[in-house]
Amino acid sequence: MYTEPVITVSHLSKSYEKPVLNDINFTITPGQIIGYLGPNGAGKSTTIKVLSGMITDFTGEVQIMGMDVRKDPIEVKRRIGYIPENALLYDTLTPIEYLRFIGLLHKMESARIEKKSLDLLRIFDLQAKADTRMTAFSKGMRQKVLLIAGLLHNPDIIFLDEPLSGLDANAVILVKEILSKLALEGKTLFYSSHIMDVVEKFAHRIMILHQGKIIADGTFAELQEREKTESLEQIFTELTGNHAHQSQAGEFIEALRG
Ligand SMILES: Nc1ncnc2c1ncn2[C@@H]1O[C@H](COP(=O)(O)OP(=O)(O)OP(=O)(O)O)[C@@H](O)[C@H]1O
Repeated sequence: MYTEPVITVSHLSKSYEKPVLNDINFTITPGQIIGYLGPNGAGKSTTIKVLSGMITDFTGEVQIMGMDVRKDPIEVKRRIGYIPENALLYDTLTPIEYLRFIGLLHKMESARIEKKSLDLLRIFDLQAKADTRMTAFSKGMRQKVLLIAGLLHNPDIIFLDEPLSGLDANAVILVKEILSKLALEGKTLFYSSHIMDVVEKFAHRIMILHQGKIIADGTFAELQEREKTESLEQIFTELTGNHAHQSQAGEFIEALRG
């Protein structure tokens, strides 16, 4: 099993019109589930896109399994899986056609793609829809296809951007179980989400991104101890500085009446 850090980020900065990530540094060892949190617009998706080689115009260094994401983009993409929220699915394809396409991109052998795809679709209760165009698929059905597509080539590092979005309660339990088992096998999961209670229970290490910086990094117990607070929701609110929910809700209702 790979024992060196699987992700090394040094002095990562990225700006669009304004700075989004500002001198981010961290290393991640194999088998960890990282919960990556931050307010809307904090730069979580941007971080994941940099780490997975989709954005290359950043400053600083990012290494994935010892490889520079900018110098070895193909090999990096072979070792990682990316499960986005609401990705652009090729709607006019069927799940099996889409998964064939993804498998071929990863240079997997056709018979293996076929078997694996059908097995995984069956586990997600989508076998009967394997040959149905995805145009009329629900959000949850699409999310299941995206999950399978991101995992099909059995990557070592899995980036997940709000992966439970749209899934029903049974599918959520199943996916969490699958992800925990993958981590036990030594896979690394970098998991961005707004669902605090899932991250609280699920992540080995929690990082909070705010105003371009990592402002907290530790186990849930360590963050609880540091902030003298019980729930991750409270810790998040405390650290990201929004204490005005009650008055904001009141203002919102007033504005609606207006
Ligand atoms: N392609 C782009 N061009 C210009 N600005 C962008 C682009 N992509 C993201 N941004 C800006 O960068 C900032 C970070 O966006 P990002 O999507 O990474 O945030 P996030 O933490 O994932 O947010 P959310 O929780 O809402 O999904 C935002 O201010 C966003 O408007």
